[in-house]
Amino acid sequence: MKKIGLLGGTFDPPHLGHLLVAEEVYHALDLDEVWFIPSNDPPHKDSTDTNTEDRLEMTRMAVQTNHHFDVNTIEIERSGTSFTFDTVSSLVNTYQDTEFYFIMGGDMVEYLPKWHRIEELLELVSFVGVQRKGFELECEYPIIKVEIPMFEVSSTLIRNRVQGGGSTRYLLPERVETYIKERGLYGKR
Ligand SMILES: Nc1ncnc2c1ncn2[C@@H]1O[C@H](COP(=O)(O)OP(=O)(O)OP(=O)(O)O)[C@@H](O)[C@H]1O
Ligand SMILES: O=C(O)c1ccc[n+]([C@@H]2O[C@H](COP(=O)([O-])O)[C@@H](O)[C@H]2O)c1
Repeated sequence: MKKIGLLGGTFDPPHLGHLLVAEEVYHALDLDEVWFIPSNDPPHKDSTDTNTEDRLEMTRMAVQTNHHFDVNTIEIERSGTSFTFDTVSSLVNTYQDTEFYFIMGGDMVEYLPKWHRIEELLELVSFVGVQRKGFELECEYPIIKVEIPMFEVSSTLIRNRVQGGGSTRYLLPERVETYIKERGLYGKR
């Protein structure tokens, strides 16, 4: 049986917090790989700042130097609203000798009871929660809790920094930082 971690996200942009979470859970649960899954249309956000191609390209750049990380484009290819139930159902059908672990930060754990077809989703995947400042890892559903060194960077912080001309050094993979500058994403710098 292979053990694959899934880190779904908007990745607008992907930052070092995402990479840290994936790496920590990879080691803690002895996973074979972690797949980053950029959402097409995130279920609980109004819209994304950046077009899908840029988010995908930045996510590819972010994971490039880690051989046990990969990007999976299933949600972008499916188009429409990116419900995790649809994604996991499809992956479970395609990869039959694999156990999937869906990784998420504390902000997502709180919201889990409201997820689309959550009861059925729980039958297909194990949920893994990591701490995030300001959020409890308490949930009515079984969650595997993994302790990680907390690093409270968010895509929102990055977007605000870029917009305001602040530093994003040591918050982003360097290639992603350069890409944002070159493409003029998230406002002026
Ligand atoms: N610094 C972090 N520590 C722990 N988990 C994180 C961190 N940043 C993101 N995550 C988790 O990674 C997943 C994808 O997050 P997402 O792409 O929405 O990034 P974000 O930084 O939360 O974005 P935004 O600020 O735009 O809401 C979510 O489960 C989220 O909780
Ligand atoms: O399926 C749902 O109902 C659902 C509701 C909220 C979030 N998710 C997923 O959780 C992951 C993290 O969400 P986000 O928006 O913080 O990037 C991402 O893969 C979303 O598709 C899924």
